[in-house]
Amino acid sequence: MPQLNISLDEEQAKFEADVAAIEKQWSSPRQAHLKRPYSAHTIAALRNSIDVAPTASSQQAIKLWNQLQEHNKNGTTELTFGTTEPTIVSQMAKHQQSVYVSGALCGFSEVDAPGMDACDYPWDTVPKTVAKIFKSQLWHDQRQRQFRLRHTKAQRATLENWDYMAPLVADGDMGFGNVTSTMKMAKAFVDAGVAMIHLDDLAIGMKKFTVGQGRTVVPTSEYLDRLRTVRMQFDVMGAETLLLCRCDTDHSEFISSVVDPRDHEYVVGATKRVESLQDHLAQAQAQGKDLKAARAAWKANAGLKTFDEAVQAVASEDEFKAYLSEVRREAFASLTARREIASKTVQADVFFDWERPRSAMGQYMWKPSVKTIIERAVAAAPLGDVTWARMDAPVWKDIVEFHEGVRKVYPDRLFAFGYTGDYDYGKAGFSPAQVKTLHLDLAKMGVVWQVQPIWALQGLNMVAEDFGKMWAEEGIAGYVRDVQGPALSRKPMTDGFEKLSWCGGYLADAFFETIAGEEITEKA
Ligand SMILES: C[C@](O)(C(=O)O)[C@H](CC(=O)O)C(=O)O
Repeated sequence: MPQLNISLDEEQAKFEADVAAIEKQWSSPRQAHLKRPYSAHTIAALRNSIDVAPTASSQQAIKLWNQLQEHNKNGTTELTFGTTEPTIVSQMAKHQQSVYVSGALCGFSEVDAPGMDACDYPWDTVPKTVAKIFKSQLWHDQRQRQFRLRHTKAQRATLENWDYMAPLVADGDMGFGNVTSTMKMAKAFVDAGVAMIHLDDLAIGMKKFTVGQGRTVVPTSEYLDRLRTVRMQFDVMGAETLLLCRCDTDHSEFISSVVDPRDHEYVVGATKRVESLQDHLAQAQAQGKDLKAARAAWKANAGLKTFDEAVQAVASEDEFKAYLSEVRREAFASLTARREIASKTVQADVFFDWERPRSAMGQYMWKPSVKTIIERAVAAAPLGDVTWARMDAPVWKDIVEFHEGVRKVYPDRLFAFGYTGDYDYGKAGFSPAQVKTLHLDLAKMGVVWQVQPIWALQGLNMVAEDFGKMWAEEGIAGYVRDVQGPALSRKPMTDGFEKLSWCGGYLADAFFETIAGEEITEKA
């Protein structure tokens, strides 16, 4: 194999030029807010010897970044929705500035074996869907441009000119594994042309909505490592791609490990000397008892509390005050430190055992609060560009507390918000008037990107069902009345089968004309 034809001096000069270029990119207005745990030298040393910068993803990311900054300045917001379908994307160009590629939707429509959003699809499912959609956007963009350039400048003033290249925001879930698999996923997204991906703090394989038990998050340290991994991959590629730090801590019921003292305040233990939950369930199973009921009974008897709650339960008011003021001297006191402080400030013994409530898979029980989400979001912020607290229910008080809490530390922080699944606004205490202005009220707090992620499951299904019924009952007469007629007569016309259509027959014609040596542009 030939040696790389480069002298030592040239190799060094190229390396130093790469370092300088990386430092310049990192200090640009787009990236200046990011803080990395590694140096430009390290990243340069991880790069290829030839330039393979991902221009498409970077261009789209900068476009999205500028859109979001503009919204933030004006107190407005982008309202987009999720899809996996290129034809729908082509119509979104008329009303949305961005497109969301939802993992949940991919899990229904882009896989061999569909299923509930348990994040159990292959790691490249969403990147591949992004690639499909991005290529469809390029094609629409190309056919429109080619069609326009068949016309004179004056004629073009009357033609449609949609921005088909709406930046794509995609679901990176929890990264699907350790550092190297998360890197591969991030790379696949960038190669596919994505503008922003979101990464969450859920434990791998533990995203679930169905079993009546809450989800499991990973320790803060593991979440930050995931975000660092994506950031490193983007940096190695020289990509401007945006990272949306999503936090699923709200109403999660378990944490996979207690390795990070930042999480200790919220871990729940037994304060009664009961047998372990696992032993209790094993016995119940051996006796053929209902396991859900056995679990509930154990929880009721175990005196489940966080350590601070356990202290409060046995301390006098003054003792507890003294305990808390000591604990708060440290930003994040570990359980060991808390025990130490309790032994000095409180007379009674504090019985607290976080091992007894552990699940069959070893998770610890925990009790998150808005404070937890704020702490995680603040710790994550310097690694990413936008923040999203994915909440199980739209509790306005919590929503305000979260966004204001993060903005106390990062006043210009940009936020995303998902109108998740079946949010019940009435039940959450929203009046119809509040629902009406919800997106605008969120925008005022910096929530510049808002998404209805799984519209297809309700909306598209409903459209398909209604059309199916009409078609079965009325045939072509109903089609002409309800679909073809309105689509063709609307101004601007909905893409259909006519000249300006998304079918783009004229683009195919242009290729034939080009190889025949014909001119396809009009002189202005
Ligand atoms: C956004 C989301 O990750 C998705 O896959 O679309 C889901 C959507 C939902 O459950 O409604 C999520 O919020 O987890």
